[in-house]
Amino acid sequence: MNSTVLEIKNVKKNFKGNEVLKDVNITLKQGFIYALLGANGAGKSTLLKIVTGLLNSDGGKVTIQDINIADNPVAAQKLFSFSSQNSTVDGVLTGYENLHLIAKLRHERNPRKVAESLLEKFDLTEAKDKAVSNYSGGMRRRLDLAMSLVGNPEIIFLDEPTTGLDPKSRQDLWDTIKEMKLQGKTIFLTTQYLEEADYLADQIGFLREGKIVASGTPDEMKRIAGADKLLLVFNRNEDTDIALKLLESYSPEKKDNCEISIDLTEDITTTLNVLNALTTENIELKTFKMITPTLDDVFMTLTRGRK
Ligand SMILES: Nc1ncnc2c1ncn2[C@@H]1O[C@H](COP(=O)(O)OP(=O)(O)OP(=O)(O)O)[C@@H](O)[C@H]1O
Repeated sequence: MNSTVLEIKNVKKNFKGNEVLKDVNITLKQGFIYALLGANGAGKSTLLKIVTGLLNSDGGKVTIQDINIADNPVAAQKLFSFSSQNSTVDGVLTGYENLHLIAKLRHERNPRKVAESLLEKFDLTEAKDKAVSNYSGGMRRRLDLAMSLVGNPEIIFLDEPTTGLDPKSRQDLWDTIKEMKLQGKTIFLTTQYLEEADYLADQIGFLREGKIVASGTPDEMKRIAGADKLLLVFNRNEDTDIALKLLESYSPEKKDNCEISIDLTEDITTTLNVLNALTTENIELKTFKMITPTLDDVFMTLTRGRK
């Protein structure tokens, strides 16, 4: 079984009476990807700063591999890297120089080799002698990630790693993050993009009003927004009305003139039974589709405060 590498217990933080974090609890296991979601201003960056020792909390405890970050920040900081929202790379230096410098600062035995191998791994070898100010946004973020791997940290904290990237660069970065996980790294990221959390995360936590109000796997989280639905679309309004009566036992909901939605809470045969009933009664369907809630639906449900 994977061991716990990060434990956030009852963490609190207020800024001049503004209680941003009231009681945050998160446990993260080795080799997992955790995505912290929350609306703007929910306190995601504040939590990351506390967890990485950049900010003191007003209560609670953060341990990284059993080391309390508040008591022993130097020892804890050897176990992780933190890539903040603002890129930490130096635009004047080349990609190679940035990596070489950080490898030296982190006392790598062979900083040159570390820099070269990370440039290759992050597909930056060709651009290694260009000043970073000439890099695209995607290349800069890849360099950020490469920098975060110097020193071989156990846990990697990423604050909104793909904000501002185009879809192709985002996908490339997602692939890189997944590869980091395959190599055994534990990753804790914050994101505004629900599809990012859905694609990457093993565990998602939703921060609202200073607490994690919901957490689980992406699929578990989607259940919060309700059941899968079967949407039936008819050609004629009359057919819709007949179908509404026929399917009464499934509690159908009329969505539009020619549309009916049915919650698929019962069992997996519901869809077949509904379609059979319509065929038997010769009610012509234009089309039908299954609708699974997305994390966007969850986000809307939770930010509206229904949970
Ligand atoms: N140093 C500070 N002094 C006073 N208030 C602060 C400070 N840092 C953050 N805050 C406040 O704490 C709240 C949470 O901010 P934080 O940046 O952690 O949110 P966030 O969830 O990361 O938001 P975003 O998604 O917009 O980055 C905000 O109301 C912010 O104004």
